[in-house]
Amino acid sequence: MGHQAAEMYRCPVQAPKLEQNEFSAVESEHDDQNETWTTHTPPKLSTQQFCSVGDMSMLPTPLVYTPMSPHRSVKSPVDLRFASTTSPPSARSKKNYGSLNSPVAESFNRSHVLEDKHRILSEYAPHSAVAAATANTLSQRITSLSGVDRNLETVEETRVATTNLSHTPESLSPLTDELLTTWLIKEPSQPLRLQKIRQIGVGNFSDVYLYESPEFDNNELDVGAKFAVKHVKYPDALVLSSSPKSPRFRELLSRVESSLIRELDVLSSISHPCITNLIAINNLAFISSSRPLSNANPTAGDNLPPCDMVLSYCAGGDLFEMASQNVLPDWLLRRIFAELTLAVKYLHENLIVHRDLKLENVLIKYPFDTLIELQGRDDHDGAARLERLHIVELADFGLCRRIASDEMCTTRCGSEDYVSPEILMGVPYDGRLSDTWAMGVILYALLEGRLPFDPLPTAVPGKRQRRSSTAHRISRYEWRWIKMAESHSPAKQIVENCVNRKNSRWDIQKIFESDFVSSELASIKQLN
Ligand SMILES: Nc1ncnc2c1ncn2[C@@H]1O[C@H](COP(=O)(O)OP(=O)(O)OP(=O)(O)O)[C@@H](O)[C@H]1O
Repeated sequence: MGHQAAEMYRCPVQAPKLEQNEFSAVESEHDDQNETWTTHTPPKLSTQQFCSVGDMSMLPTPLVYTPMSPHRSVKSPVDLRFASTTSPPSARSKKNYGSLNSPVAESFNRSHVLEDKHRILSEYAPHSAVAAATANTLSQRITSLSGVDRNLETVEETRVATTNLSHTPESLSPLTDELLTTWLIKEPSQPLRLQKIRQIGVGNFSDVYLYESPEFDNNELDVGAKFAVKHVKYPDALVLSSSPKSPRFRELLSRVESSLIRELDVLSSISHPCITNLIAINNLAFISSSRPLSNANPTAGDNLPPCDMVLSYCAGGDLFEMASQNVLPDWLLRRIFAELTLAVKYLHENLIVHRDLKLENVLIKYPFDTLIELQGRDDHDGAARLERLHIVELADFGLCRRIASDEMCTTRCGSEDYVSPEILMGVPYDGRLSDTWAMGVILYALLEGRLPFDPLPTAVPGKRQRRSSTAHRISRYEWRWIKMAESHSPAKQIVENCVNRKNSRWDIQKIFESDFVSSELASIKQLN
């Protein structure tokens, strides 16, 4: 069902519509059912036009990032984010890429993130527009241009109280909120009972917790002892709605449903050591039914069945955290990128596009210190063990999509800093090439310690480079080497061939064959 479903709900915000005259050259027809798109005249956006398109108020781009280190206990940024719906946040509570992989990594903390002066929304749009936009735009992800999907609803997301949604198979209700009964994907009759340990992550669409299995002496399960449980947060408009029969409610419900089903459909059908493993789920209807939410026949939003996905646990957190807090040695950087390449290659070979590749979605199986310790051992054992391990797991398939081999996507989705120019432009795009663009952005970020389309460190506040939006810079391919300017690293070749025009952009096979990746993969053959 996955790829035919209407585009997903990860557009909980109605994309601020572009003025039609901005796209007056575009005469396009969109078949929402099949996500096909006919563009009669390709849009010709001059820089100036794109400038206005590129305002943050106009782009349905990530405005909020809500990281939570597994190793820290901090107030949930979601709480901060939704502290007041009447006074929208003035800053993008987003990870501060400025400190990525830098000597000032210790400055990476929540307050720093929230006070990121370089990324305040008001830089991108006039205050009134900011207020209007942010009031309804509390999503990290995105949605569409007018014309791509005209029927998106405006939704404010709010943290969903887990307790309101506790719902498990009746036969095996948990004893307390801290216990969860789930069912193995590969052996659906087999329960996996889990105990909550602590929260390890917050996304815009989920809260992620560490659980462990008290019954882990059952080796037959062969699923490990610790798990990450991704608890889906339904949009507020579904949870709190008093009119669940309204077309608006139904449409949003259907979009949420397709998104969830698509993620689960893909996760349960793929298997790769470098991709997060969906081990179990709290309610098998999410796997077996194409309408697990609609069939629950919600008479009020809070009757929606909760969705808890049990995933393989990555103790090293996400790549953003690792790269922010540590200077990645070359060997580790190369290894991580090579494994990421394997993951994306596997997806593309199976005609799946991820569409949300970013540092935060690359999870690391082992803590940084463990990896360094293994690598640094004098004996051969450490190095041999390192070769046998896989280090990376690609996560978050909420925007993924199955495609036909020649199919173009039309939904504008992704995360702002990683999104390709063709997605920004709203023209049909090859999801595989947008994925390799994002891989180039990731590699650049790891090499340079900053994102390619952030204002240059030397940019003066108030001056053009600082003022222009990320989208604007992306549309102009406006990036350059700074730290690596004099370097001859073969990694640069990948970035230069991925963060470029789509007609000459490398596909995943080219990345795989590049010197940087292929030489690394030769040493970890068993992961190929
Ligand atoms: N398997 C895992 N092991 C360890 N941490 C995890 C795992 N899965 C997710 N996390 C943590 O939780 C965070 C949010 O997870 P994820 O990105 O899947 O949620 P989301 O709601 O889809 O997020 P987004 O805001 O990117 O859409 C991740 O960035 C990561 O830090």
